[in-house]
Amino acid sequence: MEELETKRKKKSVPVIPWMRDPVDISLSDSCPLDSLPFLEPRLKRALHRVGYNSLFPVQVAVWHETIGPGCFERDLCINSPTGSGKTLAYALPILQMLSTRTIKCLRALVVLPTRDLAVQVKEVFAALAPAVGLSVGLAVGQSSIANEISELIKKPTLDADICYGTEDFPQQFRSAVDILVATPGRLMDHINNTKGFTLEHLCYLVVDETDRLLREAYQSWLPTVLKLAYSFNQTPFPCEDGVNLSTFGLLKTIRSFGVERGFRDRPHPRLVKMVLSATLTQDPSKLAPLDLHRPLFLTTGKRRYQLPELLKSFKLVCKSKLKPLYLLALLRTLQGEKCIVFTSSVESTHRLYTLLNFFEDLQVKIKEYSRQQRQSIRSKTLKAFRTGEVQVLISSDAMTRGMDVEGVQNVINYDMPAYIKTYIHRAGRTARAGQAGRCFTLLHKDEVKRFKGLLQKVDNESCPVYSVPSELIESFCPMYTTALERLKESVESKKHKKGKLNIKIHRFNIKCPGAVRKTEKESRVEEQD
Ligand SMILES: Nc1ncnc2c1ncn2[C@@H]1O[C@H](COP(=O)(O)OP(=O)(O)OP(=O)(O)O)[C@@H](O)[C@H]1O
Repeated sequence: MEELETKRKKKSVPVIPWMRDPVDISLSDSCPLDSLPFLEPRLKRALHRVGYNSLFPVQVAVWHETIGPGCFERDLCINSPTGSGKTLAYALPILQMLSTRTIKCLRALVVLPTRDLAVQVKEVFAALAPAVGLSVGLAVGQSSIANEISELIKKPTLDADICYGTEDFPQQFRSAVDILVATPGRLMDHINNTKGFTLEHLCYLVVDETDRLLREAYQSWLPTVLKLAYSFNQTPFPCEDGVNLSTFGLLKTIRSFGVERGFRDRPHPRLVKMVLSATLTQDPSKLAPLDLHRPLFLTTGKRRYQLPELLKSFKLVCKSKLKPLYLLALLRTLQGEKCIVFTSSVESTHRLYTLLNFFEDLQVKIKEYSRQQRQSIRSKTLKAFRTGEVQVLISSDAMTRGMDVEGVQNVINYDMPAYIKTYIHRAGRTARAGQAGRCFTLLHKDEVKRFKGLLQKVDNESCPVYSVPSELIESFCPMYTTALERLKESVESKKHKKGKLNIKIHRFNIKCPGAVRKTEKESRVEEQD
């Protein structure tokens, strides 16, 4: 592992010139809505209704570069800690810009890596958009494609007395939404197959969790979207025949067209891009496919990555085979506070969840949450966790990025994350929106040094040992043997059913070498920059 780390250090990536001189978000202060310049009054009222009375620093900084003097002249690359409010940072300027539109067509596209995240972001838009007469759609494959199409596209109403030719149809299909929140796969389904779905009028493209999205091609969604949006870039504004440009209101003010001075051969594109992450990549080759226009880098402070200000990190050092007991004792000391427990894989998640359920009198309700489950089950679990009916989620990294659940006070790394990015995104499920939170990591003594090295990357030198009372750990011991036996039986019976589960239960937590290799490899692919 250490060797790998050294190799990576040697292969350091050169800093992109435009990233050398960023706008420091931490220099912006929160701003009460009443003092925010140009804010459309209907949006202000809607923001107050959902309980937002001021904007967070990242939201103020982005507002300044979009609605303020920056005036969307440059594409924005935003690197801001987890829970700092990046969603509203891009949603609000888009809603403001589109608030004066009169013709409904798809003008803003937000792409996210997972369904759950897309659903969450859609809710943020949907809470504000109706106030300014805008509609938001979702393309994630949560419902059937037919249902999704009926939500996104208005079909032509045909007059029985008129005989239509096939060429009449495309003009008559209309977008039913102004803003679309999508995952790449389902977006490509609509691009390729949905009649009337067009990116012809697209003005805003948001790539959220950019580094995650750029890691995989997802059916080449990015080049496809750019090609389609650019092919209509020749005309200054999204014109429909016979529409007076003045109806586009504020849209007229954005992006002067033509070649800008100092940017030889670079016409000013209509499509504005905003890319965001708490761990934004600085690798030029990874950012290149976004084809950013005069990108402006907004970041928080001087460090490459930052943890939320009020996050406290702790470690618990124990023998691997005692980890379940330490976890149980830790959960007991946390007395029913909302917790997310992260493991390194979907298999470990299921195994740990099954094992914990064999302990009696846990005093907390625990559920499992992983990509291996059906969407409907995951949604149900998430709902129960949000309402507090479930207090502890045992989760794979499906929950790592972006998920926003109010009141999560603690994150527990049952398995140490392999990369700092994983630590940042897992820990970032707590200490959100300026709240306090704690992140506990269970470590074997051999992992302590490497873990210290990880935290140094975010300047987090202070990670004290968290002690759980030994009597508490011992109190779970008598049940442990029985629980392991029952886990063994449960796995055996599933193995029998599926004929392929190969897990060594008698040495719980010491996985077969193949499994370890696979998990580490997946994890590397997951978060390495
Ligand atoms: N102006 C505001 N006032 C009050 N709460 C806010 C404001 N903006 C955002 N929030 C709340 O802050 C929380 C975090 O916001 P959000 O999910 O956008 O963070 P994020 O920066 O995208 O985090 P991550 O990187 O983990 O995705 C949410 O619960 C949101 O409702």
